Amino acid sequence: MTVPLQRVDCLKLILDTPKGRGVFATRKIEAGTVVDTAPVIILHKEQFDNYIQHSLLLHYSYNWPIACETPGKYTIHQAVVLGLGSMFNHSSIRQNIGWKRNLEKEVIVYTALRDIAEGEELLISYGSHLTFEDVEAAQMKEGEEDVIDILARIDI
Ligand SMILES: C[S@@+](CC[C@H](N)C(=O)[O-])C[C@H]1O[C@@H](n2cnc3c(N)ncnc32)[C@H](O)[C@@H]1O
Repeated sequence: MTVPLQRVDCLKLILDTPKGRGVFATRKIEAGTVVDTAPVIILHKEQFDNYIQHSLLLHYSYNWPIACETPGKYTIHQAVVLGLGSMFNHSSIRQNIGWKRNLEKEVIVYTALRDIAEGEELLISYGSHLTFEDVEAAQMKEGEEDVIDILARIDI
């Protein structure tokens, strides 16, 4: 089995944003473009519970469903995302990148949800349970949260 590692060649990392490092476009990216394909390292639950969740890597891990013997049932593990996948910051109000797990190939594919302008930051949604204080929290208006949760669930 092979995995095409699609990634655009117009990204740069800025080190000193208010969110730490972040990924930015160096030219326009069209809606629907696959911007990156990131392999993951799936962690054993015991490793995660005993070590990883007490470390910095907690902030670089995603929920990762693993199929059980019962058809259609999954248990949730954690996976650390390699490469650029771990550099995308979160936005509840300006997300422009959707992400989808490929459970069989153990990668996450990141796709532009709309046209992204040159100089714009590439932002994903981490969902509604954040482990840090969102620097954009003050910009969120009351009542937006429901829409955000809906957006976060959209499969691309
Ligand atoms: C997956 S990392 C993203 C890359 C990170 N900025 C870095 O320099 O390694 C997740 C971390 O980025 C920061 N971060 C991401 N989105 C943020 C936001 N909206 N507000 C504040 N910090 C954010 C938090 O420190 C979070 O734990």
